[in-house]
Amino acid sequence: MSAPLAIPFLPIIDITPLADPNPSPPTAAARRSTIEQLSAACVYHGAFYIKSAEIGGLTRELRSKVFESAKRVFAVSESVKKEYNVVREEGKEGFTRGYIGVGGESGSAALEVKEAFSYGDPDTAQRLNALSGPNVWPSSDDLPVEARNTLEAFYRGLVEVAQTVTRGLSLALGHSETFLSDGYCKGGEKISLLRLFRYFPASAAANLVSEESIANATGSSAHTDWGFLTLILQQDGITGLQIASSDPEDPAKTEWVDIPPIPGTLLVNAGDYLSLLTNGRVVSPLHRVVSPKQERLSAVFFYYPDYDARIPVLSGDGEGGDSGSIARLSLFRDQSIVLDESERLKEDGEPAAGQLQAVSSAKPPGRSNLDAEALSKIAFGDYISAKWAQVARNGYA
Ligand SMILES: O=C(O)CCC(=O)C(=O)O
Ligand SMILES: [Fe+2]
Repeated sequence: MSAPLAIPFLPIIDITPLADPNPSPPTAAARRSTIEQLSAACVYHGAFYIKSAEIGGLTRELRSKVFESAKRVFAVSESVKKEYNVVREEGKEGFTRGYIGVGGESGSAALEVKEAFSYGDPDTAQRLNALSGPNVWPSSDDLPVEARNTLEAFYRGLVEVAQTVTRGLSLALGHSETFLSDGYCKGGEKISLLRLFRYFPASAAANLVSEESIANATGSSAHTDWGFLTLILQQDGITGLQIASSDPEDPAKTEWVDIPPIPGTLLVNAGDYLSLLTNGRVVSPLHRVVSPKQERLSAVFFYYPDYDARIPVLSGDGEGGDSGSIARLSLFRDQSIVLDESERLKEDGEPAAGQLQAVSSAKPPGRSNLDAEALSKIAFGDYISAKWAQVARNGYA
């Protein structure tokens, strides 16, 4: 049994008053309350839990089947995982569908002791751009059709939930309900990504990776998410996810706070794109996953804006508009450079070889002099596909 829950650090927001169509039309006061809660949570934390009841058909039954299905996905043999490993074709490294083995990815020089399976829109049958295309599923001999059906239904449902939250955020930011979707997100559901993760406990790491890398092992390195919103379903009773919380009196004082699963909710994180779009008013929270005490599964839905949406540039006088906060975002960090190299980069100021091509005309990420002009011309999708290529590692699998 899990420990009794303390008062959660993040608010739990009931978004059912925003459902459309709505089986039980809410009062204006109920909608206003939801919008106010969203607004406050975005400004203070950039993260919150949502109760979404059955929006998108995410019934309790479907949710409970998600992890059963994820277990089936990870239970296939090593040879099936190799066969359906994420394809890293030259020049197409940003397209991420299929299995990623332990060590196959990291947002830092640390070894992330997790495996993953990525899939996207179930209804895309052809390659449309660098981020969208058919999924890569093991055959029905290896993965029961029912598991795949559950996971596909989960994707479709999460799109609806994300769109519902987006409507609420539009209102919370003082715009019309469709402002964010019409202007930025329409089409984003085609390039969004659902990633199933299996984090191994530190005790198991010894069997999976070399001794030298254990000291350097983690679940997921500290980062901010690059996209619009991230929706996370965590396995009941198992913690690991943490958010960095700063003391408002002394922002240099930061501590890691556990963000445990709360049954019946999803966790929502704002992403860098949304933060930039709102000139820093919406926080893109720094978070990480520490190696759990026992194996941990999570299902993480990265809801992206449209492929062609431009990367917004901070005006410089916004609430988060100083160059320090831009440098903080993982969206602008070159993660292909391992730590010692990035230290060197700081010293000699030369962009390293692995610099993101898309920003090659801009200044090195993490610097105060990011070339806003160059950035504003880059399509989100092109930029993100380059980012996915950056976090790819040779891996141990
Ligand atoms: O597994 C989780 O709970 C979160 C993972 C995460 O933050 C990410 O993959 O971006
Ligand atoms: Fe994340």
